[in-house]
Amino acid sequence: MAKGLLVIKIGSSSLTSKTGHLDHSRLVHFVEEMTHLMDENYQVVLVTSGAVAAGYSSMGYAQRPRTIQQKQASAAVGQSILMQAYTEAFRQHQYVTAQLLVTRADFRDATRFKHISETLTELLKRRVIPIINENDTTSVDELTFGDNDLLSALVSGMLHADMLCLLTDINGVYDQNPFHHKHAKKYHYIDTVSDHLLTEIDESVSRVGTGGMRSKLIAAKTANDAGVSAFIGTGLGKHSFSDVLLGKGNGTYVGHFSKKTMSLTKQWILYHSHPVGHVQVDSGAALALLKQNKSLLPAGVVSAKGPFSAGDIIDVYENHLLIGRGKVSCSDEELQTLLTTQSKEKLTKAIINRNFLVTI
Ligand SMILES: Nc1ncnc2c1ncn2[C@@H]1O[C@H](COP(=O)(O)OP(=O)(O)O)[C@@H](O)[C@H]1O
Ligand SMILES: N[C@@H](CCC(=O)OP(=O)(O)O)C(=O)O
Repeated sequence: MAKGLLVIKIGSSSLTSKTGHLDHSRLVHFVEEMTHLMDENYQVVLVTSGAVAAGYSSMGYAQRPRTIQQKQASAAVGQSILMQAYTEAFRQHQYVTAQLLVTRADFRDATRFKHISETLTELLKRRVIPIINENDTTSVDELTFGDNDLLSALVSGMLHADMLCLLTDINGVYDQNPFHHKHAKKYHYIDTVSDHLLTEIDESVSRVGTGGMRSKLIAAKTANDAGVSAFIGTGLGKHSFSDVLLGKGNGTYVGHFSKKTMSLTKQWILYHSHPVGHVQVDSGAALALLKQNKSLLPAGVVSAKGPFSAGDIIDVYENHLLIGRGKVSCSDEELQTLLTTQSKEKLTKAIINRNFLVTI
């Protein structure tokens, strides 16, 4: 039985040298740290950026490209360089690797989402190290993760991981960007990622990164919401990964591990589905959903906005405030009929069953 499952995300800034090339010694360090954990019977999933960073100089660009086409072409060159380097480094420790290139669209499709989860589970069972990156060449601007912070958080939730480690070029979260403000103060532990904290952290990024610290905090919050604790730091130094697990990591811990995990179905509904309509509910129904974990009955519905069909995902509002999202069991027309009659079904038929309802 494995001791625990860690999802480790390594950002471009951790893998590139000052000249913009892939820094092999860094990559080998991270691989060694991961193999220590594997030797100690932990399971590891790696989410790694670095394809664009590893590819752009081979394409002849003087600096990290800016247009989508240039980035996609650089990623196509860099991804194989990156993967080859990881595969070789892990092979030195007798570990086998697997490459998964995914897009946001893969997560939006419930069947593909399930296949990703099942593939990862099988790889972990065989002690293969899954190495995940966004499939940059097929991702489109409106439907992209952009950086891998959120992708790694969603993977950590999907696998009910024990911890998400977001590795970057800075040893934690500061109240201001420490590269621009020398008196910036570090947070060693953040219990909850509040909206206030998110507005405090600016969106500045490293030379090669994309999301900056704000995107890492949003990712940490997403992991926390799914019951996974998070750590943000550099992961540099011998035994740094073991130190992170011992609570001695040089970085910022965010949230704590919770045994209360969210089912895969609910994660898909909350993070990836595309709601097509909504219902407004009264305060009694809102209370039943939010506090008593009940299913939604027609009796609590004030109005419905379609069109939607049975099996679609819809949002639930109380007083115009979003309180939930779920899979509806009837069409908007059927619901309208239920609302205008006094049938028994009005009090008994769950229009969103609680197993397919996520409250927000
Ligand atoms: N409050 C902050 N604390 C720490 N780093 C910050 C903060 N605000 C912005 N940053 C920036 O976040 C960068 C790391 O994010 P990013 O560039 O996306 O790296 P990665 O490629 O590792 O994902 C740091 O280099 C730093 O410039
Ligand atoms: N998928 C891209 C990630 C882009 C990126 O910069 O991400 P990150 O370093 O996580 O901010 C790549 O491999 O280059």
